[in-house]
Amino acid sequence: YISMEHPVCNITASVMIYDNPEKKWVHAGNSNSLSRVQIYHHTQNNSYRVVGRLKADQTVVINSAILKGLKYNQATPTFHQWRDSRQVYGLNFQSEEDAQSFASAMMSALESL
Ligand SMILES: CC[C@@H]1C=C[C@H]2CCN(C(=O)[C@@H]3CC[C@H]4C=C[C@]5(CCCN5C(=O)[C@H](Cc5ccccc5Cl)NC(C)=O)C(=O)N43)[C@@H]2C(=O)N1CC(=O)O
Repeated sequence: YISMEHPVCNITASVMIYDNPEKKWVHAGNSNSLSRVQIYHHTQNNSYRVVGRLKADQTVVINSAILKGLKYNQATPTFHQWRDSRQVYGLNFQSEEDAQSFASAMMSALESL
């Protein structure tokens, strides 16, 4: 099987979702544990998405298309966030280097859309 999607980055982070009614951040997958967060590039249709899986059990906790014009907000050196049509996502990185590495992959994905 030739997968059409290839990871363009692979970072550890805690994935958060903003609970709008409660006005607070909650851990995606209701698990305060770390995830492997990847940006996948679908080469055939030049699309990208963010996929995150809990390291503990591979549960998918984020699967969000990166659409042209997405505003990626680097709220702090280790907490970045963005919106899609349904949710607001936050990534709590373990270091500024990890955050920057993810951000540059995100920015180049956005530039190529
Ligand atoms: C994991 C805990 C977390 C860690 C870090 C800090 C960093 C700041 N921060 C926040 O939640 C900030 C404070 C104000 C609040 C108000 C609203 C929020 C929440 C929903 C989105 N949002 C926007 O401001 C969005 C951003 C955006 C701009 C541009 C493009 C996309 C987006 Cl998403 N603005 C629009 C216009 O959408 C928000 O991020 N907020 C986090 C935070 O305090 N904590 C600690 C805790 O919560 O205990």
